[in-house]
Amino acid sequence: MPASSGTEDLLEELLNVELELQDVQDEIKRLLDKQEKLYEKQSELKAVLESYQGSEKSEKDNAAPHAENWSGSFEWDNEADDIRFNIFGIPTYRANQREIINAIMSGRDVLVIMAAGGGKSLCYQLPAVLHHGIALVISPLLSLIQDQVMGLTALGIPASMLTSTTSKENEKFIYKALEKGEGNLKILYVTPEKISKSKRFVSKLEKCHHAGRLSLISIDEAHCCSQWGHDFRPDYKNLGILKKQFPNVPVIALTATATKKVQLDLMEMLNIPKCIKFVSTVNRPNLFYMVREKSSVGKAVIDDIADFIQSSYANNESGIVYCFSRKECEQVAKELRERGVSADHYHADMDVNAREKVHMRWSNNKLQVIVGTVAFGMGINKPDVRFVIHHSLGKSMETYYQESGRAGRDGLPSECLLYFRPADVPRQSSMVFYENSGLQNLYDMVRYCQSKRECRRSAFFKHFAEPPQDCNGMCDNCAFLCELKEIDASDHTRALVTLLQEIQEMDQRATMLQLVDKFKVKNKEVGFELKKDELEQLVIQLILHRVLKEEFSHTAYATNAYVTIGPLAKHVLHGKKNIMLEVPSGQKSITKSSKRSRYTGLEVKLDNLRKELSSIHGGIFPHSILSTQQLSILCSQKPESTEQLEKIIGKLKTQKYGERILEVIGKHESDEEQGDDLADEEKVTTVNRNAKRSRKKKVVVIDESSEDEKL
Ligand SMILES: Nc1ncnc2c1ncn2[C@@H]1O[C@H](COP(=O)(O)OP(=O)(O)OP(=O)(O)O)[C@@H](O)[C@H]1O
Repeated sequence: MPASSGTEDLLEELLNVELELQDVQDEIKRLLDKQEKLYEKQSELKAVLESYQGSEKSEKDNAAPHAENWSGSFEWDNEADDIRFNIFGIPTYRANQREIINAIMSGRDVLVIMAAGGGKSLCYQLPAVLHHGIALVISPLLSLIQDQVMGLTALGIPASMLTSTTSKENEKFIYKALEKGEGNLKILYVTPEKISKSKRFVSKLEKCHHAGRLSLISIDEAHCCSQWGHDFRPDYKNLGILKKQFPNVPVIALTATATKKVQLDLMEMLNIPKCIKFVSTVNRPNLFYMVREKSSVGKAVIDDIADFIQSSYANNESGIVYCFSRKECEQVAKELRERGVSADHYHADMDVNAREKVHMRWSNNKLQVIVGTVAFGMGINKPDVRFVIHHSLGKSMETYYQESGRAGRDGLPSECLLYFRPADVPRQSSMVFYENSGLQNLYDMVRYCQSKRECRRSAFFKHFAEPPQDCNGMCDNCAFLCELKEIDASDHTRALVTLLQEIQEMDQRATMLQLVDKFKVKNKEVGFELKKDELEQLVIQLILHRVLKEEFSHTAYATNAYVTIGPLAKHVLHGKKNIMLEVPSGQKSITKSSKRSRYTGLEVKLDNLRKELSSIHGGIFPHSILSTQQLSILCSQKPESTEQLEKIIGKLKTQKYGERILEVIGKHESDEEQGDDLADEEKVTTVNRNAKRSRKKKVVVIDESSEDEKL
């Protein structure tokens, strides 16, 4: 056998062994992931078992049966209903609220995971009023505390806060109430720092407890306890001492989001292993999620954002625009103002007073849009935020869920729009690579952005390990009919990897943008040329598939992200793995996103509803695209019959929406050609199965009894 063919055979065998090794490593990773999940499940089951055993023991100890059926009857039912209705003005409980209140009133520790706007506050405020004594509430932000105390005082509930802004006189009143039970105080708010730093306060609390007057301890935004959470606050770590010092006082920990890992972590940190968990769905059915391709031209992005706001929210409806950096915040706010949008910036570098002023103007509807960094976060209590726009991608699915979730806390339809461009990925990755699972979390977010088929909502369900629910056409991938074509980019990938090898052999490195730039020549040699944005998309896809990987290097001023060869590059080089790139098909100028700028998500939803209704009701539905407000009414009252439909339209017309309907009908008639355009596009083969599925759905029954209220 000639030497060269012997070498080739050996190389071939070596490659096969390496491929097999890679497969084994993948399998090990898969098994390790599975092992981690099983460990989580194991400790969760142990905790539940212990809690059952604990409650069985206390049942025996108390010689009275202890109900685990939290929706059953309890001795405080009537009084609780009275407080709910007559003090809080709330007609009925929402999901889990009553059960949580009953568990707390039964003296159990409770962990509540309930989406933003779900009604967590009532779960501890109502038992606080119902119980004898004072409830202690730990909340992370001054502004949040101020809002809550103001709200409770307005309801006539004696509430106070002990913070750096509390006057001496007020402090005296609070200490007397704790120590001697004097005065009238039901709910006391403090920041976590008070527990960890003020011995005086803790000693007063001990006296209060000793006298049997500490009714419950509520820990709001409890995810701040966990380093795995997205808002870790060191002072939250010390809150575990509360359960140690006051073991018989029920603790209620509340948060809007917590993965299984975070839940276990915070149960441990707070010393509440036997707590009863109430986990509500993460689904926010009123939020429309969408992602738009972000132009590389900064001004074009601002034009698009301004157009989105001015065309859909012309009546000064509130919104937030999140930006990556402080500088970007200021720039975007300025450029939006130049385009006639009432906007101002908010970031951590501003003086506290200036920040507070911007927040107040926005809260009072004197300012339409806050352009903020993530510093504009917890403590935003505004219920009627109609849109949250991300100027660039967030660092994880969890932070995106939280930030976008600030829209629509009042339950009315609202929009969450994210602008994505691959070049934003290295900016984020160089910030998060040192965090626990930082890169993994970011890449999950990138997958969400890049996906052109998968329901956006289902990505959240997967992330939070929740069974899937119907999106109801409330995301771009479910609502839009999308034309896509798949390009075989295997040759481009091989050429890219070879180029990177050459760069590395010369002891050099390349950032993503440098790599794409250097690839220009090779790009021409490979069968057909990929466009610059397609190449950027390809590089990101290859990083997600581990054909390439990111590496980081620090300079005195910054951390740079470079692209290098990843563990699976060999598979591609040796033709064992094909790389397919999904791009919008058809003419580049008439892409899906250009349609999107004419039809906002909600309008598309209504348009779908209109089409559905016209086929059912012989086209009597007005041929119009309505305002967000009208849409919200229609979407919440989806009519089932022609009579119901006419009734709703009649009501809309007799109210202030009537004029706007006529105005929009006029506008739409002049847009008729554009509508035809869309119809043509829909005739082309589509790949969006979800959209088809959502169209098949029938309209649901109208709740006639509450129609007036909704209108
Ligand atoms: N059962 C109910 N019926 C009607 N409205 C309710 C009910 N419970 C709470 N609400 C109202 O819902 C709104 C949101 O409640 P709350 O502020 O407690 O939400 P949250 O879960 O704390 O949200 P976030 O995490 O965003 O702070 C409030 O205006 C509250 O009065």
